Amino acid sequence: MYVVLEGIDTAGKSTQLEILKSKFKEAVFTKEPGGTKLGIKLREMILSGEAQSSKAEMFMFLADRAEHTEEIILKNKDNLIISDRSFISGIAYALNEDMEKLIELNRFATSNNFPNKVILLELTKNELEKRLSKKENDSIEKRGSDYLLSIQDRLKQTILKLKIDYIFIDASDSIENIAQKIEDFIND
Ligand SMILES: Nc1ncnc2c1ncn2[C@@H]1O[C@H](COP(=O)(O)OP(=O)(O)OP(=O)(O)O)[C@@H](O)[C@H]1O
Ligand SMILES: Cc1cn([C@H]2C[C@H](O)[C@@H](COP(=O)(O)O)O2)c(=O)[nH]c1=O
Repeated sequence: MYVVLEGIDTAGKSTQLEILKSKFKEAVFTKEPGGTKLGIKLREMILSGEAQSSKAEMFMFLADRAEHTEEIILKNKDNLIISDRSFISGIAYALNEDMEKLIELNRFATSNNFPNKVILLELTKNELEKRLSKKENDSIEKRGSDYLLSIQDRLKQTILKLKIDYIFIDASDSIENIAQKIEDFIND
């Protein structure tokens, strides 16, 4: 089963993934971008701002996703796979591109292998701004809370449009409560 954890910057994905690693010791843990040898190189190029063109950046994320699908997802179809991000982030963060076109590009990149379950950690504006204020903000985070919340809305739109089995969890709930809700959803 292929499960993905989604959420905007500071939503609590890494915190929950560390707990999940102790609860699901047999699972394959991975991420996008950067879940393969090629993906690590692509991630470094993307996050260091190598691409001047937003389309070029998008295709770099799609290349990471194609490699991730072939090398990790399809080779572990009989295992539980838990991924930090997925094509859903790809669609949500490409705010200026048409959603239908992005869905088709991602179907092509993944050979139509979309996740079985999606967990979205959802932040309020207040909680997001509190967390952003506590850290050094990267280039995306510097675009501010309204920009990140528009991405969060598009994450939700994408999940609902594609009718993937999902749960939206209040990211400001306690770490323990969130972890229990995630475990129950995966085991359901
Ligand atoms: N449930 C929670 N309640 C309060 N604070 C939390 C909770 N979960 C995580 N945090 C804190 O929020 C911050 C961001 O958490 P984390 O790094 O896990 O988020 P993330 O989604 O992986 O972020 P990014 O995508 O930016 O790497 C950390 O300081 C973490 O300790
Ligand atoms: C998969 C994917 C990610 N992004 C963005 C989202 C984040 O800002 C970074 C990845 O950082 P993280 O530390 O791994 O969360 O990349 C994107 O724009 N498009 C995508 O397809």
